[in-house]
Amino acid sequence: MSARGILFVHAHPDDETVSTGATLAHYADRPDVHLTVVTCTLGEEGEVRVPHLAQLAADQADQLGGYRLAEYRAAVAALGVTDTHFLGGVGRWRDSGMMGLPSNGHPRAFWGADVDEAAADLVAVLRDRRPDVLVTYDPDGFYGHPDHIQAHRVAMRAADLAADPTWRPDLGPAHRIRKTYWTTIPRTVIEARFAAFAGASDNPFAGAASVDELPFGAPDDQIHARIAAGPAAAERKRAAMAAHATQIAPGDWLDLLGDKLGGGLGEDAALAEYYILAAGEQGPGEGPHGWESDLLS
Ligand SMILES: CC(=O)N[C@H]1[C@@H](O[C@@H]2[C@H](O)[C@H](O)[C@@H](O)[C@H](O)[C@H]2O)O[C@H](CO)[C@@H](O)[C@@H]1O
Ligand SMILES: [Zn+2]
Repeated sequence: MSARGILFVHAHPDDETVSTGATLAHYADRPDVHLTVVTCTLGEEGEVRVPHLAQLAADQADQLGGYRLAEYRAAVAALGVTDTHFLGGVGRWRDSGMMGLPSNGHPRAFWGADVDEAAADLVAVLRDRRPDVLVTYDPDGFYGHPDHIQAHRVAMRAADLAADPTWRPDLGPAHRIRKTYWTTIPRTVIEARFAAFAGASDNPFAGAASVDELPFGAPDDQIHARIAAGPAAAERKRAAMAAHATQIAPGDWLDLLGDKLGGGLGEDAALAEYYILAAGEQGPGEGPHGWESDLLS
């Protein structure tokens, strides 16, 4: 039987690890599963958490994108992922920066991309890799970042176009994705660690007084899958997070988001990542909420 594919569409180099690193590591060693990670920008507008690299920032040497490409290569290697693709080719779309910043208007900012133009490149990848499952963000981009919102729009548009045999047959035979998931975190998980989250460094949501004030998180009954990676996959995610050193510092919000809030390397060996089934039929579930434990079910 040929390998079944799971294709992930992420906005920046670090999202593949923070949002889905344990899931990638969980499936990486399975010979019957093919993983593809599509990343939309190089993360040029990111902050720099490593002091001696601070001058790489966009408002100085503007070399952070190239540096994060190297971090990304190390991170996906740590996760065991070998099939990666940058949307439109490496460097086509630029990190737009946080919502409302002048960088949103950069001529190559992903936020300003024509969705159908960007989706066409993704259709070519979808029709080539022919995955069973697509993973991306919800319509709010998980936490409202413009590149995450755009990644959702492009991924969902591409999924529709890839399935249409009359649309751009030059991009390959039509392919219909069986299931589409959006990343999420249960509000109950955030609530259980809210004090730690609110106190995390570099947290753009540090001012939130409660989980209700956060732009992300879903009620348990709106979640459809929980992938609980074992200790080996959790450790691979830890190594991948460490590879993204310019973006993730120990104890900062992304460290918690990718680690303790996700079920926690600190609290237990099983590091959980959660998904909403946006399209397709839910497979057999388990536990009190009937959550799937396999995205390919
Ligand atoms: C996980 C993610 O999407 N990170 C983005 C995000 O980074 C945040 C941003 O720099 C913000 O200003 C900080 O307060 C916050 O701590 C960062 O996580 O936005 C960056 C710019 O678009 C992007 O490069 C980074 O990958
Ligand atoms: Zn991101």
